[in-house]
Amino acid sequence: MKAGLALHTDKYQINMMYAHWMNGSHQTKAVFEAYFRKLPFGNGYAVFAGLERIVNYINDLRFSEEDIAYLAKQEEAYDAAFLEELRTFTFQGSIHAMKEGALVFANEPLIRVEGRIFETQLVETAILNFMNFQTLIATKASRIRQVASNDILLEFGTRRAQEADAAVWGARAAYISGFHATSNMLAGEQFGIPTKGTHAHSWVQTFRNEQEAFDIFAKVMPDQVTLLVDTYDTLASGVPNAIRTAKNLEAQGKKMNAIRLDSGDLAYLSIQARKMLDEAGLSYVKIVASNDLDENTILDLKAQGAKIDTWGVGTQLITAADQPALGGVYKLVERQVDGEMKPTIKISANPEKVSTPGKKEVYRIISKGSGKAIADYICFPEESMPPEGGKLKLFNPLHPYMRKNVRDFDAIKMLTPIFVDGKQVYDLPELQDIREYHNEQLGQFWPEYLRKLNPEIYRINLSEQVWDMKQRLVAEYMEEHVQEPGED
Ligand SMILES: Nc1ncnc2c1ncn2[C@@H]1O[C@H](COP(=O)(O)OP(=O)(O)OP(=O)(O)O)[C@@H](O)[C@H]1O
Ligand SMILES: O=P(O)(O)OC[C@H]1O[C@H](OP(=O)(O)OP(=O)(O)O)[C@H](O)[C@@H]1O
Ligand SMILES: O=C(O)c1cccnc1
Repeated sequence: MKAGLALHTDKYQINMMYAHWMNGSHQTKAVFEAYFRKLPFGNGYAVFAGLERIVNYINDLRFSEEDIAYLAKQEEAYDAAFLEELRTFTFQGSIHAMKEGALVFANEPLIRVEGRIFETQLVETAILNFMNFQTLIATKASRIRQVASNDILLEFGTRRAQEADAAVWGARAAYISGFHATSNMLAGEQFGIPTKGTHAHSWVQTFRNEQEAFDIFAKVMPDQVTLLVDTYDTLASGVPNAIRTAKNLEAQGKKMNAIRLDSGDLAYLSIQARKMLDEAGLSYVKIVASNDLDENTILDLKAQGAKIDTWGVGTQLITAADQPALGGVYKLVERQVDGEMKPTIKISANPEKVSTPGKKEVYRIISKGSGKAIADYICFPEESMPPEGGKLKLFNPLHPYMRKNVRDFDAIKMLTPIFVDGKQVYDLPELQDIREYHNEQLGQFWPEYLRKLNPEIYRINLSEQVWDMKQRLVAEYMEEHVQEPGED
């Protein structure tokens, strides 16, 4: 696959760029916001990820000669002068975004893109592609992290991932949310994620017997060795053979790391294996489990008293098997009319799909008393925050009885400038710092918002000005488009 991602976009973006260019409207300024409408997995929050890939993409956004030649062959017969314009194209707009690792919620802007319609339209597809996938996997990983408490989590998904990029960026997303290591060496090399590996059944099968296979492997990497004990019979041969290997290592002053269970009843087998290891004086030997695990099986195994220290999680995590897509969207919220920026709305018969007009900021409202988040507050950039008098009115227009006045709060601006007029102004943090930030974020929320089953719904409130604007634009649209009975 070629390296440049300029054509990693839907054809309709190129066609809209072309039509704008032909129409002379391509320099018109526009503001788009990316958000999702529904949290995945029934979770109470999502973990924002994808920004690093977006930053790389924007910085490298150029149409190569190959791209131009390919465009020239399209049935649309793009004008040569348009292709010439693309030849010198670079992104000159501005981007604000949540930081990776942030806890984010439905219907709040996660990324804001401002610039010429020409460029803001082009980048929609790739931005959503990166944000939707990585945020989904980081959120799934966070759910797994929640149930695994202090156990070690290994990401094993590459072989089942939807191709290479998903494996590598998925491993990174899992690491952001608290996984400890990945089996994917490229992710390790590219991002500095710790890597871990045991061995496959094939290792055991290539030797005359299991004992020989264990001893040879342990000889080569004594301190890291984790032996897979289920190739033949876990309790009758695998664990006893692993114990013999561990004892041989002890005689040489070395310590085996762990055994791995990969089939059967993981609760029963881990309890029995723990007993056998302890009775042999090998209480330091840990137990790793794998086999189609996810947050539900891990929680259930823990409830059954499974003696598992480390969980290897692949397919269910990397494919987000229970919800394989996050439905993030990218909507136009302002456009330039006669030199002035005007809010714009997308109307839908489904009220949840009516967009919220105008360029907006997101503030996280943190109680000074408890240090915990109370709500996210969405307002226009020109609205003063904190409001004059220090009192913030939180209201939910769909449920007017849900009003709340807050004082003594900190308002944290959640959208950070990433690009200003085409220049990157944000230093991408180290992955370790992103993990740390994610942990701090979790610490800012009461447990009821974080629980995996039926979490409390965290408040996302619009300012009165934003709500009034939305109402006004809906009313204007209705006035113009909805006919009264008897009207022509
Ligand atoms: N005690 C348990 N409670 C709940 N789920 C379990 C328990 N033990 C294992 N599981 C899970 O049940 C599923 C078992 O799947 P499956 O029947 O394919 O595995 P298996 O019997 O080990 O066979 P295979 O050898 O093909 O892996 C896996 O998702 C595994 O994680
Ligand atoms: O189950 P996952 O969460 O995806 O974790 C990765 C799985 O990949 C390996 O299995 P392999 O591909 O050899 O197939 P197997 O399930 O038949 O062992 C490993 O033994 C795990 O079972
Ligand atoms: O190292 C392992 O045990 C491993 C790696 C990838 C997939 N399954 C297991």
